[in-house]
Amino acid sequence: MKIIVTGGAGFIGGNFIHHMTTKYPSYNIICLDALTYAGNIETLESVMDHPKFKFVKGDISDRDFIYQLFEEEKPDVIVNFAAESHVDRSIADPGIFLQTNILGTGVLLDACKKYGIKRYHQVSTDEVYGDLPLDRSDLFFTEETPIHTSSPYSASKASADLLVQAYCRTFKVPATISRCSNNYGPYHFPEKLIPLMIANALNDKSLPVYGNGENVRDWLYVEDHCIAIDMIIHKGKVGEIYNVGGHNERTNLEVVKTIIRELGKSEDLISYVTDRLGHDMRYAIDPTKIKNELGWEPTTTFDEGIKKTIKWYLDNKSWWENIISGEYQKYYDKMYGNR
Ligand SMILES: Cc1cn([C@H]2C[C@H](O)[C@@H](COP(=O)(O)OP(=O)(O)O[C@H]3O[C@H](C)C(=O)[C@H](O)[C@H]3O)O2)c(=O)[nH]c1=O
Repeated sequence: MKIIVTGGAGFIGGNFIHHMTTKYPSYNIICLDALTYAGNIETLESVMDHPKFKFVKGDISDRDFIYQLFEEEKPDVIVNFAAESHVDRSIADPGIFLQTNILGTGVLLDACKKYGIKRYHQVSTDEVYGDLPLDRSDLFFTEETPIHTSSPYSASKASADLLVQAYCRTFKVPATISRCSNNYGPYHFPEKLIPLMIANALNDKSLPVYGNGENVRDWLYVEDHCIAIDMIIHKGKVGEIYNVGGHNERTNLEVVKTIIRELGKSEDLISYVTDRLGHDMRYAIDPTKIKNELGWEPTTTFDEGIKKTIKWYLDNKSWWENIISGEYQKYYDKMYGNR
């Protein structure tokens, strides 16, 4: 089995590579990553010497490069994690989101069509469904919920999903799609809520909460997500979409206060800042399909997961301090000033 994992130097892709190289030491795993600002080769340090692992630097939207890679490697499976993923960045500058998330997915699908593949898996997001109202805790996203996007990011991911479905039906590319809720855990880039709050709190910097902090996200521990994708590529049915949720709904304010408490810091660090444009209120996933069809359920509660995550950030300070001191800091200052 030879698997190309695109975006493997990013957060979820990197965790997936750790999971797969440990669980299936005989599989050939190729990480393809463009090493943009959010990709970090240090995330893969412990697998670089693995005899069945290979790292290739490249961009999924570079057609010649992707065709050459398929010709040389003849992969059995593609798992596409490569994406621009930060909603705020998509609001500030949508272009690269269209380029990587839509055109890049299109190039990968063309390569699958041209060279043949056993399975193409698209890692997508529950943001394609839009949001749910706060006063309807009885409502959840199912795989039948219509697409209804809010941000350029979610629109780009939804477009990619539609392309995957079109190639699956029209060209018989054997594809599956998973739509996950908010992931958290080790190697999470410190622009996203949880790692940003941990890093800022440890540096006694203010914690910028958008709006009133009442928006709800469903938190999925990244290892649980990796197990779900592992199951889908091995046992999932071609043409199907699987929602992957953590069943851990929390308001943003609850998350921030938990981090403050765990780190022994003061709630005075919280600073309420201008709300995100078009800010989605609540994400929540109905996990019935993946549970019934593949037997997958999340195993990590938020209380366990957040403790493990905080410990990881304490034990791996150099990983995120390097990021914060470099490129990311320039972006952070531009977006948030000196908050
Ligand atoms: C960075 C930041 C965020 N927030 C709020 C905004 C959201 O309501 C929540 C989480 O924000 P974050 O940007 O971490 O994640 P989402 O916008 O929910 O999107 C994430 O989860 C989905 C599934 C993906 O598909 C995205 O790729 C992933 O980035 O905290 C703040 O209040 N302050 C901050 O400084």
